Amino acid sequence: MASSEEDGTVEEKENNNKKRTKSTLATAWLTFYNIAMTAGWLVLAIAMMRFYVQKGTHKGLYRSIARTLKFFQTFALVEVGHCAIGIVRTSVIVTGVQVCSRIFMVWFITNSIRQIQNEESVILFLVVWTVTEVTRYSYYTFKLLNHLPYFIKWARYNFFIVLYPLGVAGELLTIYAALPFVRRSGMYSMRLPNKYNVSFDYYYCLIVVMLSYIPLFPQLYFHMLRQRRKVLHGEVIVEKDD
Ligand SMILES: CCCCCCCCCCCCC[C@@H](O)CC(=O)SCCNC(=O)CCNC(=O)[C@H](O)C(C)(C)COP(=O)(O)OP(=O)(O)OC[C@H]1O[C@@H](n2cnc3c(N)ncnc32)[C@H](O)[C@@H]1OP(=O)(O)O
Repeated sequence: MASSEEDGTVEEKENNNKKRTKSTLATAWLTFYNIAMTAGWLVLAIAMMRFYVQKGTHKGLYRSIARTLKFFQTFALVEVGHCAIGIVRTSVIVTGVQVCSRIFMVWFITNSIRQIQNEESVILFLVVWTVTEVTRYSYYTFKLLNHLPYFIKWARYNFFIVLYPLGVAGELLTIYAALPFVRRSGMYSMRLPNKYNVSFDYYYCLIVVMLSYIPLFPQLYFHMLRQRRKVLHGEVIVEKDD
């Protein structure tokens, strides 16, 4: 009896040690990840400002930063993994929608259709994303290091009120500008007859994506408003499970 109690205590201790090692590893990884992402988005911010100051135009700006943007925005996919394995307390669905819609904008719209890369709407969403991400990743970094300046916390939970609608406007206007080129070129589309007997029209797919902002964007926006009330005003919010 005594020995089984002792076993229990040893087991508990081992479990606690394992949990502590896991959480130390997770914190170390998240700190590295957030520092790297803050640096990446800062590099993008500086590159965009330098381009504009040197050339005096936004034309060619996307091309000049495309590689860095694709790298850092695509790398954000690991955030969905963070939620899935439970090292951050965020919904997989909310994060998944946010990250996938950005990756879609980068790879399947802006990068694929050269003719729209100089649209003002592209610059709009690029500037909005950059301000958002520099703020967001520096917030997570300082928080993990237990040295969070109030200004960063305030910015993280206030900037989005204006930046989210602006970002969405930039994204929707860019997809809208892409529609004629997609229709004319028939890109990413499959017409019948073909050996798979499948038909797919990217033009209509883009219209569906645009329409899907109507139900999805308010959910992300209200999620952030709830986070804001929780973090800035200390409200206790009962979250529903995914
Ligand atoms: C395949 C085709 C798809 C097509 C879909 C089309 C539909 C698209 C509709 C969607 C429109 C999106 C448009 C969008 O792209 C436009 C913009 O982004 S504009 C820019 C403005 N945007 C924003 O400000 C929002 C940015 N995004 C986010 O903040 C997050 O992605 C979001 C998931 C929305 C919310 O974040 P979260 O729930 O994580 O909130 P918190 O930051 O408060 O974090 C909660 C807790 O988790 C901890 N955490 C999270 N991440 C980390 C991390 N990396 N490192 C450390 N800790 C982390 C955080 O500290 C919190 O912990 P605690 O509760 O202890 O405080």
